[in-house]
Amino acid sequence: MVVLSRPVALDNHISVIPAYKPAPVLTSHSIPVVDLTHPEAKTLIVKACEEFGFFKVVNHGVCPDLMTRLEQEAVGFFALPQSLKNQAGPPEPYGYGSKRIGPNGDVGWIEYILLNANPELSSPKTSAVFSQSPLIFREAVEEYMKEVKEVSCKVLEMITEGLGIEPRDSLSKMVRDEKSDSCLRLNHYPTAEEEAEKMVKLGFGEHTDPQIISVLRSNNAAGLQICMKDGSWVAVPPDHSSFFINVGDALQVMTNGRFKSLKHRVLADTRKSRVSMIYFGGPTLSQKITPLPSLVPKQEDWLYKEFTWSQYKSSAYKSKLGDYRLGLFERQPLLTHRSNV
Ligand SMILES: C=C1C[C@]23C[C@@]1(O)CC[C@H]2[C@@]12CC[C@H](O)[C@@](C)(C(=O)O1)[C@H]2[C@@H]3C(=O)O
Ligand SMILES: O=C(O)CCC(=O)C(=O)O
Ligand SMILES: [Fe+2]
Repeated sequence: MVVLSRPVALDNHISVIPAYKPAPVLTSHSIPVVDLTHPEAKTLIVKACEEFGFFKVVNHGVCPDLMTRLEQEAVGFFALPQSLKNQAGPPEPYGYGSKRIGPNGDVGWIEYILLNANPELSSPKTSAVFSQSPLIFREAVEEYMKEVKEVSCKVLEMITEGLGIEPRDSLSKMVRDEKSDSCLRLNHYPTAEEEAEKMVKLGFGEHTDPQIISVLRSNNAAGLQICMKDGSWVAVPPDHSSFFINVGDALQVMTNGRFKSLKHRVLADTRKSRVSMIYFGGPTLSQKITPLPSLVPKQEDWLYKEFTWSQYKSSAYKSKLGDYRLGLFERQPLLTHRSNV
């Protein structure tokens, strides 16, 4: 049964956010777990990307204190009075947002901050995010992005090595580029203030991530779910010391569909607040997104038309969260000519 309710803690707008029955919980061994220091890590990552498009990473080398520091700063921001938080919004697309996700009518039981990784592309709204604790919060964001970008690049290099692609930085160089269009998202799924609101609600609707790779870290509150090939949803047990990696749409294209960007969503249990931080590693705006020529040398085998990241991004921002965005860029492989012999 779907219970309809309205959020009271997020802002003053009235909207309907559906409540859900929890999905079956996956046992932790069902999700691939990769120890980044394991000699076979690259093979395990390729297998996980082919089978799931999602895996958990341990022994990643990022200092737990840094993760906790950023989480605390984010919690501090979200605890500010609504009027102060609103000074950093609405998101266009960067800045503070509450309940509305993207520009096309998607809503969820969520408030968030979206930041561009490139300080040159920061808007005045970004400064408003940091206005209450300028040095500490900004420093935590910058240090965290630097570290997590390294994790993304390490994973991307393991992918190219595992796939036998030369050079090994074919993918990581796109994220390492100083003009790379990467971003960091800090999400807060608050607790409900009223007893009647204490239920499971849609926090972040189903979607795939558009970029190359996403690196997600959350506190120990559950909520993230992934969609299996048979369409069933399974809950991912939270683990505040690990990262969860998602294949993005751009990586699906660059591997010509060998890796799939995985649909995921967040069902927020409003009895415990969830805080997550996700780094989205993207290419530069002018980067051409095509299957990697060393993986798929013949253009006639390409399943996607060539497009730039900028084209993909603008088309994504015209779509709803749950839309299949790659559909516009698919191409039919040429049928081989059959002679009448
Ligand atoms: C509805 C939207 C929000 C989003 C941009 C979009 O038009 C479709 C994709 C959404 C998403 C999902 C992953 C990331 O959270 C995000 C920042 C992104 O790059 O694509 C969001 C966008 C957003 O919230 O602005
Ligand atoms: O908050 C989460 O745990 C995941 C959110 C998400 O999928 C996103 O921001 O793209
Ligand atoms: Fe996502």
